[in-house]
Amino acid sequence: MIRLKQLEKVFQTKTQNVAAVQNVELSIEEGEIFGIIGYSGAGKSTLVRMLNMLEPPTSGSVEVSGQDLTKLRGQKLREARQDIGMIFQHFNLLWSRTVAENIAFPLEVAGVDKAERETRVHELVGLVGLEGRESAYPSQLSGGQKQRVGIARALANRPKVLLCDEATSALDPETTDSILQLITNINQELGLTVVMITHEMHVIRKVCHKVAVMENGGVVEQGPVLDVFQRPQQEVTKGFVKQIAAPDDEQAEAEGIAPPERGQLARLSFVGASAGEPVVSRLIRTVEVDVNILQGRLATTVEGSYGTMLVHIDGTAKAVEEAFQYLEKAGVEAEVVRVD
Ligand SMILES: Nc1ncnc2c1ncn2[C@@H]1O[C@H](COP(=O)(O)OP(=O)(O)OP(=O)(O)O)[C@@H](O)[C@H]1O
Repeated sequence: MIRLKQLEKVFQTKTQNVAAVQNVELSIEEGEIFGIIGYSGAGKSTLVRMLNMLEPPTSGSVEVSGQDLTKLRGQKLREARQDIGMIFQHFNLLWSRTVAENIAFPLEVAGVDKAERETRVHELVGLVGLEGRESAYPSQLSGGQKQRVGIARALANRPKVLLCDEATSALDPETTDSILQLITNINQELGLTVVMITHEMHVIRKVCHKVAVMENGGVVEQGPVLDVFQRPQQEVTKGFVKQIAAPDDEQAEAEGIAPPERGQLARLSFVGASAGEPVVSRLIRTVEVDVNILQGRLATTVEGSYGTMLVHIDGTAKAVEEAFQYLEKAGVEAEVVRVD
């Protein structure tokens, strides 16, 4: 659906050249919610703005539905852009226009006649749950309602792709959840491909199927959300993952725990199906060990759950060995933790 090849953006300022995006290779499949996460200055906004040519790339290509947008000009580019809707952190609404008039705006630009515009606006108002607020002005709306207008406006011309640039960063946690839920519903109902730029890991966790991590203008890691969460490779990714499930400091986790007289301390990592199963209770019924849970965290993503648990597996050396074998067969990663 979207293919980025060797994508680069260099900004030339008076004093220096800033490589905001460097050598990005990315594939986003149709119907996917794809998250791009990174700290401030990583290049996320520049990258997403190149997906609809709001920012022309310095080099590389941006293919959307088989068309290289970097090769299009004038009318052809405007038409291709109609397939790509966008929403923004600060909504970018027209303050002198009502909700209905804001939503109608892209339809006017596209030359849709009045009767058709009214029907479409009515549909969109229903889709984003703003019935009864059609005549309100943006200043009379809450942040969540403003973003609903932004979403309806972005969807007016029935795009195939929705770009979300920090779309929930200005909202409180509850409103964030309701907007994320709306985006998920739209993705499922309309089969829309969604690209979400964020610096918040819980946004990725709650809605995204895949994630790419950006640092210094490049994509340093990417893959299915569960894989990246469970086995982060880069330090920056580990930092993001810790925001939601892992302990602040792996060592601190085991601090204050005395070395067991018998058995082993183990860190169990659950992912996908194993996270939803009573593996530990089955283990103690199957193998001659006791399992004492010392710490545990579990997080849920759209693709399943994952988490870690620090346990003391108590038993004879042979039984503990069997317990590790049992866990491996059950699809749970078990790693011995040493405390001195
Ligand atoms: N128009 C511009 N001119 C010069 N430098 C720019 C311009 N736009 C962005 N940059 C620089 O490019 C780099 C990436 O910026 P970008 O806004 O894409 O990052 P970001 O990850 O979206 O961060 P933030 O969330 O803070 O916007 C930064 O160093 C920024 O200063």
